[in-house]
Amino acid sequence: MAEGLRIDNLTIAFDRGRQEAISDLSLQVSPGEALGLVGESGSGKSLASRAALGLLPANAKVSGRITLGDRSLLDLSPGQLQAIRGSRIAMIFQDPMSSLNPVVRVGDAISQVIRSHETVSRGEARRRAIELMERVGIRSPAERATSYPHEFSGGMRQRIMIAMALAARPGMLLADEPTTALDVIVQAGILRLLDELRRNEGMGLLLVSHDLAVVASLCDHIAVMYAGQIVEEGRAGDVLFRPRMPYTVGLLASTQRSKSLRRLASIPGRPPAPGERPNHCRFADRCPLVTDTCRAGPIPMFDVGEGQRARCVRTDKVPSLGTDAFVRDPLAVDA
Ligand SMILES: Nc1ncnc2c1ncn2[C@@H]1O[C@H](COP(=O)(O)OP(=O)(O)OP(=O)(O)O)[C@@H](O)[C@H]1O
Repeated sequence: MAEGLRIDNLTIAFDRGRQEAISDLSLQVSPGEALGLVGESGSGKSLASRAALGLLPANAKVSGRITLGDRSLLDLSPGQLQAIRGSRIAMIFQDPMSSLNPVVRVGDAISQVIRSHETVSRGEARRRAIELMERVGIRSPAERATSYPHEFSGGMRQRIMIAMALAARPGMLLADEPTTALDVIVQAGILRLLDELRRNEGMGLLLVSHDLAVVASLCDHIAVMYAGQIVEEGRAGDVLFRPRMPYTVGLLASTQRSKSLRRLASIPGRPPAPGERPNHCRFADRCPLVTDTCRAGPIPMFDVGEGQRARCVRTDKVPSLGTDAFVRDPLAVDA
């Protein structure tokens, strides 16, 4: 039975609270819904999704609330968290080796996940493990099930990890760049599988990615993160085709090829690191629409209609802001 995931006012800081990596983040993923969490490297996407699994670095100072159904995840003991991981909530990590045991044959690893959550015979668990390996695109899965992780390529290991994450039929799946290491054909197969599980079995999906094309293909809602905050959210079509926060426009521009320049656009400058973030709009120094108001104090999220919200005081000016405003040669990086 799938349960919704809800994060309310999550703040995560390091260095005794001096370095705030995530500030006051709230989001929600209902059963059967796919939310894409996008943003540049370091914006806090991975940290937010790992927090939802109770996997926080020991030196992190955390406040806020994370609930799965009616359970408050930040209040669960390690044993209670372990009991819900896999079946209620599971995660596909960026680095496959981090969750594969090098001395366990991959078929056994997948079977163990199944048997730790369901009472099924060894034979039945094995049959399902092989079926899952096939579904994630591993050829001759019955033979490959007896191999060890190091006998697979990086892309194959990623697929095995995806099979493991899906083995206990999780109600909520957190996927952190799940297909980045895969070629486009395999990637398409995995994305179709995730989409099928969500539509047919009501699995909720939080997809963390910097790849807007992947997010666009799978998600009905998108939240854009910048420097530890959500800066825009709404239905995927609205955020992608009618962005109302200049940063989202820049992010979209950076994924398009400029025909005349034949190179990628990039947003000039760098996002401020934790500990260097201003008390006003965090995008102000890179924004083509910046005014004094943007630097006057913290900027809240503004409703811009139809459930779309943007952390910007100039949302009315954004529609006139073409993606050309951000077209730059990435090799001529601004200091
Ligand atoms: N254990 C830690 N100690 C100190 N800072 C940390 C720790 N873990 C994460 N951070 C900081 O938290 C911020 C967010 O990191 P996070 O990995 O969530 O970013 P991200 O958006 O997922 O980036 P990427 O796409 O590269 O994974 C970074 O600035 C990082 O330096």
